[in-house]
Amino acid sequence: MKTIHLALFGPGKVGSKLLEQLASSEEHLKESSGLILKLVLVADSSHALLNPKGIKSDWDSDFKSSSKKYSFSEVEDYFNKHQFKNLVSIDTTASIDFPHKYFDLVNAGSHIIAANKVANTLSLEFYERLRKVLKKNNKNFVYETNVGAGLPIVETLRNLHLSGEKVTRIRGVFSGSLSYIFNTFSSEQKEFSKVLEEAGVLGYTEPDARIDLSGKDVGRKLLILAREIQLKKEFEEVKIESLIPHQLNGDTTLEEFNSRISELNGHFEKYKSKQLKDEVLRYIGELDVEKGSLEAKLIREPKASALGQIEGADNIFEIYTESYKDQPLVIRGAGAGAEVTARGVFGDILKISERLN
Ligand SMILES: NC(=O)C1=CN([C@@H]2O[C@H](COP(=O)(O)OP(=O)(O)OC[C@H]3O[C@@H](n4cnc5c(N)ncnc54)[C@H](OP(=O)(O)O)[C@@H]3O)[C@@H](O)[C@H]2O)C=CC1
Ligand SMILES: N[C@@H](CC=O)C(=O)O
Repeated sequence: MKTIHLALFGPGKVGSKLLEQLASSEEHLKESSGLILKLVLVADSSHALLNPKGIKSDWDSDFKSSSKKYSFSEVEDYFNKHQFKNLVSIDTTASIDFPHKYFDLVNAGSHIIAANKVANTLSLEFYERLRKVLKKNNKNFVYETNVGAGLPIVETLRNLHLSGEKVTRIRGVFSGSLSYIFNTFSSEQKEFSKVLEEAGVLGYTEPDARIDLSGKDVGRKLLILAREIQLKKEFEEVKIESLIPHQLNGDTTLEEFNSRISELNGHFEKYKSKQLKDEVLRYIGELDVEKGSLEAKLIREPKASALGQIEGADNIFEIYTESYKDQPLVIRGAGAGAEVTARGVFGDILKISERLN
């Protein structure tokens, strides 16, 4: 039997779904792979539950009754004290601060898995420094769910690139929430604000939906893909069309924005009215390697096209390379939601487990 110790930061929609999936796969993993995944920490932004012997599968009730306020240095002390073999820290937060702790986690002996896209979209200096520290400590950093949730985009692209295949262009719908929003809003007589709320309840939007509506989430994904094929790009170089009127983005707090989303109804009706009978609206990401351009924008797309045909919260990625010149490599499927994302993170745990003794 091989034991992997897991520390989960961010038991929100994705994180708690992951814990549910881990619990229900416990026996299956032991029998099919000889693998024990032992959860030794669950922490949100203020409280942590620690148990070196393993947190029970009904972690939620223990978290409510026994978690304690914590500071990050206590986490480091805990890891240093117990020297857990095969320790993997999982970031299912959406925090812009937490990725700065990855260095300490790695120095305390942990591998990292991130659903959070922030670490890969900070400055290139941060991106490269993190990889240096990982290499020095012989630690893995895996983040398949950063792009396309549970769809195998990052690894596919990396394998193409590392095998020497020249990637020329990537184009597609990279946002599950915007996909759902435009699919529903285009075809149903619902107010935009209602559709946006539904996308949140279904777990498609970011905790702050402005990240999706402003195009920032798609911009981040484009940058992650560009960096995966070793293009030295910064977030500021991504050209992004925001779908939020200025008065509701920059200066509003999240609470204010959430209380004013009905103000978006008229704004989005205008987009809808631009759509012709045989067209749908698609918010796309496009990376042109030769031009070195990264762009996120709203377009009108023929209903009959591959991009036009996607449904629900689907994503679609068209990857053009030397070999896939005329007919791109296409990956399509559910591109958001706690269940598929958690399953993708689970896949990352197994990927790291295979590399460890
Ligand atoms: N939903 C999806 O389809 C996909 C999501 N992702 C990514 O997954 C991540 C999680 O999304 P989601 O589950 O919807 O978000 P939620 O808001 O539901 O959950 C976030 C969790 O992180 C916790 N948290 C915040 N800051 C910290 C911190 N500094 N340390 C520890 N915990 C912290 C929050 O706790 P508290 O209550 O204390 O703030 C909360 O438990 C995001 O980064 C998102 O981009 C990636 C791919 C797809
Ligand atoms: N908010 C994101 C979730 C996955 O990354 C999206 O809408 O695609």
